[in-house]
Amino acid sequence: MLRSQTLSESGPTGGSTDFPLSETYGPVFTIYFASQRFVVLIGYDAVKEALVDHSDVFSDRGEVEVTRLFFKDYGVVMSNGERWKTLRRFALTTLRNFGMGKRSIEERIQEEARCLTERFMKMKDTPVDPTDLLHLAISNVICSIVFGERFDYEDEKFMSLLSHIREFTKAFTSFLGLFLNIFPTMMTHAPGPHQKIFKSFEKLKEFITKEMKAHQDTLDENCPRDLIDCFLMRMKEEKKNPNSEFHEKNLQGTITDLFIAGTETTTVTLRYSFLILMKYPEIQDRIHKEIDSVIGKDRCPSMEDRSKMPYTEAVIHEIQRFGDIIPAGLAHAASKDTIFRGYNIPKVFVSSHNPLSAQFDHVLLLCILKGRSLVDLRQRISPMLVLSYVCLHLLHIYFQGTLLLTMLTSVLKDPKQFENPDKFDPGHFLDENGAFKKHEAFLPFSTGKRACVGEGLARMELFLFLTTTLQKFTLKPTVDRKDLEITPEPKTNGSRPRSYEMYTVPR
Ligand code: HEM
Repeated sequence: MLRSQTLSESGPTGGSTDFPLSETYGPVFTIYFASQRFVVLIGYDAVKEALVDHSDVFSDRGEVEVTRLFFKDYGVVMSNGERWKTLRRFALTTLRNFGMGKRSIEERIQEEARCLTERFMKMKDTPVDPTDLLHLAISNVICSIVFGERFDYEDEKFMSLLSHIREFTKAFTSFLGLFLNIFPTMMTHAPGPHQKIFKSFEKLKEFITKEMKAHQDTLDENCPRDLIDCFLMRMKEEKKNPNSEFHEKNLQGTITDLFIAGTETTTVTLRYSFLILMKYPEIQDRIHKEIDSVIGKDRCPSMEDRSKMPYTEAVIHEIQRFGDIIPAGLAHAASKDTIFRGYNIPKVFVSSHNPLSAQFDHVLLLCILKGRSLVDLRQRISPMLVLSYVCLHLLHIYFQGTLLLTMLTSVLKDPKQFENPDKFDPGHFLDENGAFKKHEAFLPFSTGKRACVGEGLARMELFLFLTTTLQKFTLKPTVDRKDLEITPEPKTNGSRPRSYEMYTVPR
């Protein structure tokens, strides 16, 4: 049943957007993967049509098993409906520059950028892979916003928090994660190395609960220090409302979201930035000149400087376009049954405890517990068992509903939108007079009602970390720059820079 649907669905899209995938499949097509049906959107036109023109229908989040396992539907990223609206509004307000307390978010980033450059200064004669340091600095910005304090780069509490997060992030990025996604129930109970992911998630929750208790004891409502304080105040305000979304589970969910969504993304973008600036020293040189003329050598860079630095702004945009770090975006789902460009997209089957998923897992678990390897099983099990197994799998897909994949890579590299989509060219964001030029297809943060909550924060971080570093240093590669490869690391789904070392040479 589902197979014939796939075949008949390969046609109705019509036209081609010339992006490599769409030459073969058209701008909209269907795939099945990990027990899920996906409708894939290719190119700026299709993605914009779904996320902006039909934002009322396609702003729901598409869940996959692994997210359901950990987050249930708490927090911002994975929730829908009223919960999502309330928590998203809270996160957006709090992450605004003066969203909380005495210290602006800009000041918190400036402080961290200073600490990072001090560390670079200490390492000036040694080649350094900046990955870990950038990860510490960017995580510290989130710590400052959420917990009200930054940590020393060697602090044990900080290290253990980051190791829990790193371990837990594996669930989304590794092979183990893929298995968790396909066999959630079975993997939850089966022993093995993946159990570390569950332990780390529990530890992360404990860490947040402890911080929450400590904040409760010292809360001053006249001067909230951080995001936890702001959340606790809302909990107090809504104490009498039994349907309030301001409760401990949503606080845990929201904090976890901010660490997971806001750390790796910005770190990877900065890693790309350093690599690209070493590859093109003439571009680095032009940024140095702009910094010298607008900011000078002594004053700390601030957000006010950004509008006076069109070249730097264009380079940062081009780094994000070229870096293309979330190529498939995050899955969306329809909030009601819909037909989009001829495709039937039913409202997603929403249940945090899908009985079919459990049943599917249990069949497998039973087979494995009987002591037979899977290869063995294929030869021994009866055709009836195979048939019921396949039916269960198809039903499983059917009941999971359909997810929408907005391929951001096909927007950022859309040849109809960008002159040289595969080339690094800051000219994509400059007009003929050298002024900064906005581009409607610049969507690394996605678009519509579900677009990235941290866009403002991330753009502030990219500008301040880059300008503070380049104000003080010239970045030099440890190898001949001709040998620097700026295409992505092949094994990482096209979204991560290759590893490198660099010298930070004081200017
Ligand atoms: C360069 C850095 C970043 C990039 C490229 C990026 C990109 C994205 C993308 C593509 C989405 C999915 C939007 C959609 O569903 O269509 C997203 C969602 C989200 N991002 Fe970011 N992000 C970045 C940094 C951050 C930061 C710093 C934070 C916060 C600390 C953050 C928090 C979130 C949240 C909470 C969501 C979920 C929004 C929702 O479901 O309503 N992101 N981001």
